[in-house]
This record gives sequence, C-alpha cells and structure tokens, in this order.
Amino acid sequence: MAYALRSAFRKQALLIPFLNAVRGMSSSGGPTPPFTTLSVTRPAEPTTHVEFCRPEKRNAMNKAYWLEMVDCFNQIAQDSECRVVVFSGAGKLFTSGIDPMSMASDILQPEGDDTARISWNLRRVITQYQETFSVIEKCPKPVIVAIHGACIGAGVDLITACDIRLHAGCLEVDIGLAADVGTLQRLPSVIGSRSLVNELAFTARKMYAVEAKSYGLVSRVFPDKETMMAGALEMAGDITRKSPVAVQGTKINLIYSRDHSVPEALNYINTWNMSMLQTQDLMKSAQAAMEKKNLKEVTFSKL
Ligand SMILES: CCC/C=C/C=C/C(=O)SCCNC(=O)CCNC(=O)[C@H](O)C(C)(C)COP(=O)(O)OP(=O)(O)OC[C@H]1O[C@@H](n2cnc3c(N)ncnc32)[C@H](O)[C@@H]1OP(=O)(O)O
Repeated sequence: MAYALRSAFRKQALLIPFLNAVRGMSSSGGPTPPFTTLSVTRPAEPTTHVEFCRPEKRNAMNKAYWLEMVDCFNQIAQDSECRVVVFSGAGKLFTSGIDPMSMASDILQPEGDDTARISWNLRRVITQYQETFSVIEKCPKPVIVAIHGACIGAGVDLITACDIRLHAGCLEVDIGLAADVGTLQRLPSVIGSRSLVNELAFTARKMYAVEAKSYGLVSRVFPDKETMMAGALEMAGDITRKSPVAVQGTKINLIYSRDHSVPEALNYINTWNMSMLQTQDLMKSAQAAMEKKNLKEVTFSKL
C-alpha cells in the first residue's frame, strides 16, 4: 500500500513538472497537487515555501504526509531554481505530531508470518519514517523552519532536521518518549546540554520559546506568526543572494563535520574544495571586492 502510494506520487510528479505545480504566493491556499498535505509556493525567487497544510487536524502527520515530504524534498534538492526553503505550518499551531489512527496499521499491525518477518517489515517501515526527516538534512538547500504555537512529538524530530529554527509565540515544544525518527539522534548536538536532552526526553515536559532560545533550540523568537514569516523570508532572501556553491557546500560540510572527527572533516572539505574552489563565483566575489563594489550586488548563476 505504502509502495503504491509512493509510486503514484512519483508518477504524478513526473507528469506535473514541479515548478508548474508551484503557486505564486505563499501560505494557506490549500495543498498543492499532487500533494494532499503540503502546499508548495514560490513567495520570492529563488525561495521555496513548503507549508504543512492540514490545519483542521492541527497538522497531524498522517500516512500521506510521511511519504509526501520525501517526494517534496527530493524534488527541491534537484530544483536548480530553489536556493533556500522556508517550512511552516498552516492554522492554529505548527504540528500536533503523529496521527496515530492513520499510522496504526503500519506500526501496530505490521505484516509478517513470524517474529523475524514482522521485525524485518517494521525495520523497513521505521527506515521509511526516518527518511521523512532525513530527506530535509540530505537536501543541500538550507531549510529555515518557522514554528508557531505548539510543536509536539514528531514535530521535534522534524525541526531538529532543519538548519535554522525560528519560533513565534509562547507555546510548547513537547518531546515524546523514545522517538526513533531523529530527535534522540539530533537534539543532543542541537542544544548541547546532554542533561537537558535527557530531562526533556524522560519527562516529555513542555519547553517554552524563551527557554528554547536560551538553549539554542531556536535561534530567534518573534512576537507573532506574521512577523516570524516576514523574518523567515527576509533571512531566506539574504541566503539566496549568496553563492549557491558556497551555501550548499557549507550545509553539506557542516552536517559532515557534526558526524565526524575534526581530521576526517578537514580531509572531506579538502577534497570538496579541490573542485569547488574552481567556481566562477569565487572569481566574481574577488573581483567585486577589488573593485570595492557592494558584494550584495554580485549575482551568481543557479546551481
Ligand atoms: C514512527 C514515528 C515515531 C514518532 C513518534 C512521534 C510521536 C508523537 O508525535 S506523540 C504526539 C501525538 N500528538 C498528540 O498527542 C497531540 C494530540 N492533540 C492534542 O493534544 C490537541 O489536539 C492539540 C493540543 C494539539 C490542539 O488542541 P485544539 O483544542 O486546538 O484542537 P482539537 O480540537 O483537539 O483538535 C482539532 C482536530 O484535530 C485533530 N487532531 C489533533 N491532534 C491530532 C493528532 N495528533 N492526530 C490526529 N488528529 C489530531 C482532533 O482530533 C480534531 O479533529 P476533529 O475532532 O475531527 O475536529
């Protein structure tokens, strides 16, 4: 079933070129076909806005969402017209986490004739769920997540896979137990304090925006969603004016460095830069600097 749904999305994605499906302006016009849970818009070139669009269910993550995210971010990764992504949620709050009814058959009634086969299938299902957020990290474009109101359960898995976290308002970040789709793996390096990670994971207590900022879970707090979205788009604009070779190489190398030793990461970037330092972007910037031009006015071709 999951495979059928996924290949149906793939076929539709081939039939409808991604950019043709992208509407002109951002926010809450409903999902963008073929997606049923995501609205994909282009509020400003070359920024893509992905909005989780199930407001009537408080953006609960149903089965379609878990698959659509993978298709959406894989397409964005390949889309040379996109240099940065803003991700947000429609309606009252950012997300209420998993939609248990929609996912029950996958998790509570896994297929298989014996323990080994059930376990094998569960492993495949969990791998697929993990990919929903890992795909954000694998996408070379920076992803700014704009969180308003509550961010519950799997929402924390989602935001820890994003590159920059902004928050509006003062509701809770509620961390579920034994999350296996990214929180326990990514949160420790996001907020640095093992003690706090343990406390949040064991108690699933609420964490408010001010505390989230003080520990670096979010980098900026805004008074309301509107101001936050304007701030997110402004930040996205700043990023899109930089060399995409530099920005995307930086994301890839920052994530590599997080997961490797300093000597390994230095070796990796050494090999990376053997080719990437040959970019014309570097020459353009150097020339503009020599001519004392404003570096913000240098334009870089798409990647
Ligand atoms: C394999 C992956 C591993 C990952 C694990 C992750 C685990 C988790 O995510 S655990 C967290 C699960 N989520 C929850 O427990 C939240 C449940 N929802 C609520 O507590 C409240 O709805 C909330 C505080 C978010 C909002 O309250 P509000 O008064 O604003 O709205 P409601 O009237 O309660 O809800 C409106 C409609 O939305 C439906 N809904 C809300 N949350 C979910 C959800 N998580 N899944 C499915 N549906 C949800 C709710 O049923 C209402 O629907 P309807 O009755 O049809 O109007």
